[in-house]
Amino acid sequence: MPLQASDLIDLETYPISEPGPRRDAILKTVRGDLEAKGCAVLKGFLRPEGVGAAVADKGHRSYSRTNPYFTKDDPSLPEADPRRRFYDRSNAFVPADNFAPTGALRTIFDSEGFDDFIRDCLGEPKDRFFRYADPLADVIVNTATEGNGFPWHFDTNNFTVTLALQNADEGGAFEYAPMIRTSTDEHFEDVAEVLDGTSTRVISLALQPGDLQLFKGRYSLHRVAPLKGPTPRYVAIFSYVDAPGMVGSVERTQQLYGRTLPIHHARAKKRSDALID
Ligand SMILES: O=C(O)CCC(=O)C(=O)O
Ligand SMILES: [Fe+2]
Repeated sequence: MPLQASDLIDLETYPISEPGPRRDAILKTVRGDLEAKGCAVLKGFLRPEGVGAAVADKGHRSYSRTNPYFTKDDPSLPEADPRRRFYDRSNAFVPADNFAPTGALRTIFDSEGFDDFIRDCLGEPKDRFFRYADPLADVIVNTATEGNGFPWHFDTNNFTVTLALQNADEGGAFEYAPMIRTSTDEHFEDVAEVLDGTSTRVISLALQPGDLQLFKGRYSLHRVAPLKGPTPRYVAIFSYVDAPGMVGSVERTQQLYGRTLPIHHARAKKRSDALID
């Protein structure tokens, strides 16, 4: 018997594909949270069975150093510039081509009404909301082990939806500075304050397995805080963008997944804004 979305998602609490007052009430709360904090959480979106079925298998292990933009060092800039501040990572991604169409994660992602529900939550029109077209990154699992976690960064995709699957023994909170940059202004000084640990804008969230989170990762600087203990932290990530056909840059894809595909080279620099990455 193939996996059904209803085995995995708590559709009683979250009737994502059934129009009506209950779905409307969820949308209202999520939109209010996104407006106020750039982030919203649907607690217990997955059933415990769903969490079990979705836990990760293997990843590209990369313990490397990255800056918030996944770009190379530029020695012509001052040392304090956020583009020159590199941090160690202790996370690795299970790329999208590891997940079978009949597996738990694609069953959730492809479930009836899922994309429309997310789009409605974000209040985006149909012509500005698409699945990320990156064959390595439309759905991934972030696996983080003891160490520095996933340091401060911006996402390249416009909208990020995460599903918490397993927490570390200690640490690993999701921390973010809501809407710290805009599509036309990098706000480097505010970014530097977050990196220095002196910013008052940082919000910390402790998510539980099964929680679905929506946030605007292209504009909100965020990180997975350092973590401790032998238990890895697993989070599934679904990505959406505001233009069709978008994929990751060659540099970022190589850093995060350890390889690139011809599509990454063919579609380089196809973006609707001028942000660094
Ligand atoms: O694991 C998380 O909670 C978020 C990971 C993240 O920020 C990313 O993969 O870009
Ligand atoms: Fe991110």
